[in-house]
Amino acid sequence: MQAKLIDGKAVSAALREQLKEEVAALAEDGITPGLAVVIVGDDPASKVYVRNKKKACEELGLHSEEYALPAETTQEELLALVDKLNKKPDIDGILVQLPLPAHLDEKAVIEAISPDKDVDAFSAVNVGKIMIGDYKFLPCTPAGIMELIKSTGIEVKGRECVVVGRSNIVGKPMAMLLLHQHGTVTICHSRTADLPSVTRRADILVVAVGRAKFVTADMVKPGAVVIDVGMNRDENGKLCGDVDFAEVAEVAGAITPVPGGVGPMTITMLMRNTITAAKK
Ligand SMILES: NC(=O)C1=CN([C@@H]2O[C@H](COP(=O)(O)OP(=O)(O)OC[C@H]3O[C@@H](n4cnc5c(N)ncnc54)[C@H](OP(=O)(O)O)[C@@H]3O)[C@@H](O)[C@H]2O)C=CC1
Ligand SMILES: Nc1nc(=O)c2c([nH]1)NC[C@@H]1CN(c3ccc(C(=O)N[C@@H](CCC(=O)O)C(=O)O)cc3)C=[N+]21
Ligand SMILES: [Mg+2]
Repeated sequence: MQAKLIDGKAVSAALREQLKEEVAALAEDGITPGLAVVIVGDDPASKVYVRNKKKACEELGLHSEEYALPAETTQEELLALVDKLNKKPDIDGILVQLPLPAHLDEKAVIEAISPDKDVDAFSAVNVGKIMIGDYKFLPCTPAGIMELIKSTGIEVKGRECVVVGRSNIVGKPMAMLLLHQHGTVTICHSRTADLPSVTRRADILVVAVGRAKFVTADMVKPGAVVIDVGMNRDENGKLCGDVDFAEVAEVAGAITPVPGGVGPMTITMLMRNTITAAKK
């Protein structure tokens, strides 16, 4: 392996030390930031994230509440809970775990969250603010990735950045944050013609596709920074990313592992947003 490992756990730990100081400063004013996580149904993968969020809240001294609702929950019941949390004074951040079961209207639920408590930054108002560069919260996964890129010391300015995936929660906001840092950004998706020729241009390659070992060594420019957002299970049920780590690490300049790369950063950025929300 020639690539430098980008250690999301280490970068996370350093940021969490700073966040602890912010929490301590807020405590002196009698403020404890509070996060509510709502999970509908029992998707086993979601449970891992929910557990990690709870652990991070405990580590930083944040108040956390977990609402695990049955898969049969109705739209009205879910909206009633969101409304209750919007009004709950000890809750500063609300996260509704996505995807929701198919019978629920995801967009309507996201829009029901008060923009001031929307710590995912998924609502239309917050997405719009990010687009025009006037925002309070950045979406957790792209924000965490920007911190990881920063930790490599590689400048985004002027570089070819390629994002594979155009979801509202990862690909699109990721492209926007890279653009804000003056990258030259290309977004790829399932209709992109000759994907390898596009990804091979990238100095910074971010992959958020949701397919195990989708990116192979021939798709990567030698020396590139490769960020793997994917969270998949391989044939043995082991967690793995969208990048074929073993072979891409032979060509990349720096690469994130899965686990221990983007995942811990997502959680850390969620903590940061909750603290920001508590500051009002
Ligand atoms: N570590 C973390 O903190 C997080 C990890 N994740 C993980 O990241 C991955 C992506 O998540 P998310 O963005 O929500 O996924 P989505 O399924 O919403 O989006 C996947 C994107 O990949 C594109 N795609 C699919 N197949 C191809 C292909 N053959 N060639 C090029 N592009 C393709 C799709 O294109 P099209 O739009 O054309 O369909 C789509 O834009 C998942 O594994 C998810 O679990 C997600 C959030 C946070
Ligand atoms: N409203 C909403 N907001 C989200 O931010 C959101 C969501 N819904 N739905 C699902 C995705 C996925 N996601 C992850 C968060 C942490 C890890 C994480 O902690 N990963 C660790 C460990 C994982 C493990 O041990 O299994 C790691 O990669 O090292 C992974 C994935 C947030 N998401
Ligand atoms: Mg939200």
